[in-house]
Amino acid sequence: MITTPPAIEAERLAKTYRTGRGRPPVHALRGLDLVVPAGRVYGLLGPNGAGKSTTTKILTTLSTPTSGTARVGGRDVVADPAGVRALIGYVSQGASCDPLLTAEENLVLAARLRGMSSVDSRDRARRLLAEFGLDDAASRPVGKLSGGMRRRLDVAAALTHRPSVLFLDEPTTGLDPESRAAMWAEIRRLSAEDALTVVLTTHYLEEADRLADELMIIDRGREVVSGSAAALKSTLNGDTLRVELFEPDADAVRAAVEPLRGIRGLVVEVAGPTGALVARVEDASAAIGSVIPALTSAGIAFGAASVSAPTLDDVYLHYVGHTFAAAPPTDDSADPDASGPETSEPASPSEGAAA
Ligand SMILES: Nc1ncnc2c1ncn2[C@@H]1O[C@H](COP(=O)(O)OP(=O)(O)OP(=O)(O)O)[C@@H](O)[C@H]1O
Repeated sequence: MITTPPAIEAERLAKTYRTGRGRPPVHALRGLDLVVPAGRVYGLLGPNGAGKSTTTKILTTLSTPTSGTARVGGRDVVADPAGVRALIGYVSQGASCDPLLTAEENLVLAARLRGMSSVDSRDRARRLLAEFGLDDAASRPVGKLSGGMRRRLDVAAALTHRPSVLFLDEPTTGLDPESRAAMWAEIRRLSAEDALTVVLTTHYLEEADRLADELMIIDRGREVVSGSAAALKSTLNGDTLRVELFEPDADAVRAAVEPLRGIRGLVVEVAGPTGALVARVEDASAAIGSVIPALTSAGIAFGAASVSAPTLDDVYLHYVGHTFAAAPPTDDSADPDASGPETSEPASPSEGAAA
């Protein structure tokens, strides 16, 4: 049986940024293992500061790891960066196209920079404009295009040399819902029709849920859990019971959830003061009949109460221990690893610049 090798493999990837004299180093990655199957959409999901962009920068050769190894298409990112760059396209968080050039000129420029002849570059640019529904934008300056069109053009520009792996760093941040849906459709098409491997970083749970064949939740530079969204949800037993609390008082809520702990199969995962009480429960309809009276008799004011199948939000809460929205900021001083070895590479402003 012939097995396709993974598009990306990384072992114990670590990155420490030095931040200047007297300031503690930032441990952005703390030993990440990663296997991305070829031809799939892989989501790196985590709150701000989790280490998603750092991972992407290492895999795209824009930054070097402090320790650990990574290969893209079998090529080592440190030993063979040129070989890796030939295989990949990268769309960074910031816009990469020149706002003064037209859409077509930008694509021709991207193709020329990849070493294509002028005739081939023009041909490739026209094909990509058609493929991405950007024909009407061909002769318009990029600065005059909508945010959604500019983002699609950024993706098209990363594909001029027909890479086999495409990195998208938060591709829909700042887009309106319609443009976001169009971008999702584009990513799905690229993965299905062109058998492209797509590595997508996002802090939108819904985006990862809808797009990623597999995903990894990262928090503070470490893997929390990985797998398909469906598999991750199935690891949570039962349904989610959620009660929205009005002006929750932490002590009162703590007192109110105490009796809930006796309800069969119910596990309280979070209880105020973030505004909600969330519990996992086997028999939701039976449990809600006990939870509501318990809260009422404890004098807890609440709004909607709902029971639903597990979502990625619930997966995140279950494994990370807090809701995605309530992710605390990275605090290296609080981490025992914070005094670990520093990288010899100083943090430089050029890190993260688009290729
Ligand atoms: N060049 C740098 N110098 C110093 N610290 C950095 C540098 N780049 C990133 N960091 C820090 O490393 C940690 C991880 O950052 P990273 O950008 O990888 O996270 P992220 O998950 O991509 O977050 P975001 O969604 O905000 O982009 C953060 O604490 C960040 O402040």
